Amino acid sequence: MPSPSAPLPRAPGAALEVDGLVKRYAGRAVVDGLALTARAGEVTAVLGPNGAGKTTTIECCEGLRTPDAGTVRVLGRDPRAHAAALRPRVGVMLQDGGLPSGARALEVLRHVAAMYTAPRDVGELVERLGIASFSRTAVRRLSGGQRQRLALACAVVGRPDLVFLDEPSAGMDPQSRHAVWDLVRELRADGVAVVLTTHLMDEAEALADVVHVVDHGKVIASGTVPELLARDGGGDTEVTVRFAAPAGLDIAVLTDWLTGRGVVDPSVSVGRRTLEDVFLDLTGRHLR
Ligand SMILES: Nc1ncnc2c1ncn2[C@@H]1O[C@H](COP(=O)(O)OP(=O)(O)OP(=O)(O)O)[C@@H](O)[C@H]1O
Repeated sequence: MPSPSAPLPRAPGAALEVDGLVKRYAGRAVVDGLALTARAGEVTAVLGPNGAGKTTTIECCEGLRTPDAGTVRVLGRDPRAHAAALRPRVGVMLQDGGLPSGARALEVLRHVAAMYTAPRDVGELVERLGIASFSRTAVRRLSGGQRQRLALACAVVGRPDLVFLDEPSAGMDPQSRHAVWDLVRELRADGVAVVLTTHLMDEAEALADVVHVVDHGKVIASGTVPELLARDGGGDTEVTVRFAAPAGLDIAVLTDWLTGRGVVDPSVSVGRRTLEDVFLDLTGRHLR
C-alpha cells in the first residue's frame, strides 16, 4: 500500500470507486452494499429520495464517515488513510455550506484560495458566480443562493481533480443556476470528475453523463440519461405529439384514426417521458 505522503497517481480512469459500501446507524444499514464509480471528465449524478443514503455515501467518500464494510477509493486512495494527501485534490461543496458564519464572503474565498499552491483566479470566480455584489457581506447574512455560490467557489478554487457538489443549485434563481451549470460544464471539459447529488431532475438531465439512482442504500439503476429514459415504463405510455396543423385540419379524423388503432381516449395532449418519470417509477411516489 502506498504511504500517505507518496505522490498520488493521476487516476486517468475512475476518480471515485465505491464497492460494497455499508454504513449502519443503530444496527440499521442506511447504505447497504452500494457500488458506483465516477470518472474524470464526466459529471456523475447521484439521485435518490430523502433518506436514501446519498449524503452518507458521499460523506464516506469524503472521509468524513467510516464505512462498516466495503471499499471506497478516491483518486486511487482510501479517503480516511490518505486524507492529507487527497485534500488539495478533492473539492467539497456541502449542503449547509460549512462556511465560517462571521467572515465576509470574499475573505472566506481568498482564505480558501490561499491554502492551495496554484488556485484559480479569485477575481474571475467572483465575476462568473456573481459574488461581487455580496463580497463584503458576512456569511451568516447571505441568502441561501448566495451562500451556495460562495460554497461552490470555495469547492473549485483549488483546481480539484474530483469535486463533490451537494445540490449545487438548490434554491438559486435561474440566472445563478445557469452560471453554476456553465461552471460545472467547464470543470468537466477540463477533465475534472464531478459528483453531483441533486433532487433537481432538470439539473441531472442538463448536466449528467452518468446517473446512479439510489434507494434504500443501494444503486437501483445506472446509466446515461437517454438510457434511463429508454427503460420500459412498465405500462401504458402517454405520448405528446406537437405539430403545426394546416388550416382546416379536422382533428376528428386524427382521433378517429388513433381510436381505430386501439388508442384509448385520444385527447392528444401529454408530455414526453422525463427523467422525473423514470425516477418516480423506480422509487415510488410515497413520501419519505
Ligand atoms: N448520524 C446519523 N445517525 C443516525 N442516523 C443517521 C445519521 N445520518 C443519517 N442517518 C439516517 O440515514 C438515512 C440516510 O440519510 P442520508 O442523509 O444519507 O440520506 P440522503 O439520501 O442524503 O437524504 P436527503 O435527500 O434527504 O439529503 C436516513 O434515514 C437518516 O435519518
